[in-house]
Amino acid sequence: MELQGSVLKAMEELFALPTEAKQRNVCPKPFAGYFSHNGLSESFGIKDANILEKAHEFTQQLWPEGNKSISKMIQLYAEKLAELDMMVRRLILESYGIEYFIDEHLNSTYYRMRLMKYIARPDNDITAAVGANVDNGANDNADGDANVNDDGASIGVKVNVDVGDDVNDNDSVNIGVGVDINVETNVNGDLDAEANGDATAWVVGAVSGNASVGAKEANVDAELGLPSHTDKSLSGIIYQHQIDGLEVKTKEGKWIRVKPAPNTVIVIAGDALCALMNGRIPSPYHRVRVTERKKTRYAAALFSYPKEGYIIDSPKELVDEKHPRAFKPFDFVDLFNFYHTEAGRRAPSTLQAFCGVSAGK
Ligand SMILES: O=C(O)CCC(=O)C(=O)O
Ligand SMILES: [Fe+2]
Repeated sequence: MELQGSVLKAMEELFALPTEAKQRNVCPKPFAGYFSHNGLSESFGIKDANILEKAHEFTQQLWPEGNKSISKMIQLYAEKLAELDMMVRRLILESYGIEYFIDEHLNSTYYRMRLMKYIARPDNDITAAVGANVDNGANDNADGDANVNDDGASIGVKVNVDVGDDVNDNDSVNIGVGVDINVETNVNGDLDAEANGDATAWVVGAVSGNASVGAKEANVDAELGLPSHTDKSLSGIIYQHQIDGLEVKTKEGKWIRVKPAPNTVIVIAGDALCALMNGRIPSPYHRVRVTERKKTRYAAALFSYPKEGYIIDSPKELVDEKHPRAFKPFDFVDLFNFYHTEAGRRAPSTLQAFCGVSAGK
């Protein structure tokens, strides 16, 4: 807990840096470094954060000399989370009776840490009704954009903004409307946004707004800090500091809120683990909604990924008559690259579209 307190302090210092400095946290891979989402969340990415030299390379991206104490703290924290993560993955493989595979599996992975800040939403209400007419499967993703137009969704929105006294001198009001729709069955034609998805609207700036259009009232959400997505990783260990926001979708399609508790972390399975385990461990949809007003939420997560060149292929013990092979063997790099293509983004399930046996590819 003491270490978590120090990590929180470090996060406050890191996020307080000027934007130009934060943007120097780059990585050759898309969205693997610093990025911000709709002005509601921002995050840093640190590859191999559990290795001191690598953690120090991260602080050197931000300060010319780096920051030795922050590097050390990040490394220590990543190391602790990695220990826990390896224990979890070991238990999973043991519980399926594939102990022989543990060493090979653990040696085929690396870590990436993400430090996240979600800003408090404005202290004003907005009410919005949005009619969405979607003729295509829309896929949402962790990388920030619910691509309304790209997904072939058509949406019309009329926004009436009522700028109140408390706007101060912020006269530039920024309004965005997005659609976040989980299509889990094959939907052709009109999609009833109310029944099948979430339409989201966000307003940045101190305004009271009223957006309305279309016949259907949708579930409008002004607090979506991170749209619904599945992680592409094997596993993720998430620590949310005091302010809750993480929501996970159950198999029944119900969103449950995961409350933060002291000294508690959340383990979440990603697509790579789902594929490796022949679908036995599904990767759940999750999202972040910060509903507490005027609160800033900090979270830190350590994700494990398969190393480049390692072929993910379900061990034969996980394949039988009751569980036919669900995914074709693949290199994680190719899944990751596919995820960042138009087709990958549009697919209701990136994993299924990329290597699902039923995808017929
Ligand atoms: O902030 C959180 O609790 C979760 C973040 C998340 O889902 C992600 O980075 O993939
Ligand atoms: Fe996630």
